[in-house]
Amino acid sequence: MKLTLNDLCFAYDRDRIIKNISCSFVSGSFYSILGPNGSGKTTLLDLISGFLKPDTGHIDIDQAPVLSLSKKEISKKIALVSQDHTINFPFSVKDVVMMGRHPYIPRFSHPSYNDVKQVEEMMQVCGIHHLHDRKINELSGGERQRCVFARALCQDTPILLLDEAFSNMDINHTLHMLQLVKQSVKEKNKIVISVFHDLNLASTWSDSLLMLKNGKISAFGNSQDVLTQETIKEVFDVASIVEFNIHVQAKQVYYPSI
Ligand SMILES: Nc1ncnc2c1ncn2[C@@H]1O[C@H](COP(=O)(O)OP(=O)(O)OP(=O)(O)O)[C@@H](O)[C@H]1O
Repeated sequence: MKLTLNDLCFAYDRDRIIKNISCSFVSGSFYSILGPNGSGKTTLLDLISGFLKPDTGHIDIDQAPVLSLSKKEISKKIALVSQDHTINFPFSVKDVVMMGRHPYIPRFSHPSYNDVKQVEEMMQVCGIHHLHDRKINELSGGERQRCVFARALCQDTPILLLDEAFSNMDINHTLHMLQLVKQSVKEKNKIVISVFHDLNLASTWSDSLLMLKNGKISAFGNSQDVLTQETIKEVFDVASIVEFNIHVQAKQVYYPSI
C-alpha cells in the first residue's frame, strides 16, 4: 500500500497552515513527524484521516483519493489516536474499545463472536482488561490513552496515525505500546505515522522522519540521515549534540545545559 500526499494546502481561516506538502508513505514502515508547536503536525494528520479537507491538493491511497471513499470505508483503512482523547460520556472501557469494530458491524446488528474476541484480546494486550467495566471519563490520563489506543488497534487498519499518543503514558507503557506498534508494522505490513515531541524516541523507533516547520517539509527521509545537529537547529532553533548510541542502535540527541 502507498499513501501519497499531493501538493496539499490548508488554512483554517486566512493563514495557510499546510503549504504545498507532497510526499509518500509505504507499507511496512514506521514514520515520525517532528516539528515545533504550531507547525501543523496535528493538522496534517487530520487531513490524512479525512477529518479535514484540503483547500487544494489531494491524498491518495494506492491512487484512489481518500475523499472519494465513504466515512466507513475510510475507517477501515485509517485509524487515528488523536491528541485530544477526552470522552465526556460515561461509556465503559469495553464499549469504547468495541467502537473500533463499528466499521465492520452491519447496521442494526450486534458485534460478532470475532468482534468480541478481538476486543477482549486487545484489552489484554494493552493492559486495560482489569478496567473493562470502568467508566472511561473516570480513568487517569494514561489509562484513557491506552483505551483509545486499544480502540484504534481494534480497527485493524493498514494505516495507523498517532498524535502524541504516548504523551500521558509512563515509560513502561510507552515502550510496551511502541513494541506493539512496531510489531504490527513488521508483521502486518502497516503504515504508522506518529507525531512525537521526543526526538530520541522518534529516532529509536521510526524508520523515517518528517520534519515540519511552518507548514512545510524541512526534511524527510531515513531517520538516521535526517536527525542531525543542523536540522535540529534549523527546525527547532536549539543547539544539540547528536551521536549514535550503541545501546539503542540509533542516533540520540543531547542538549548542552549551557
Ligand atoms: N481549529 C482551528 N482553528 C483555527 N486555527 C487552528 C485550529 N487548530 C489549529 N489551529 C492553528 O493551526 C496551527 C497549527 O496547529 P497544529 O495543531 O496543527 O500544530 P502542531 O504542530 O500539532 O502543534 P503542537 O506541537 O502544539 O501540538 C497553529 O497555529 C494553531 O493555532
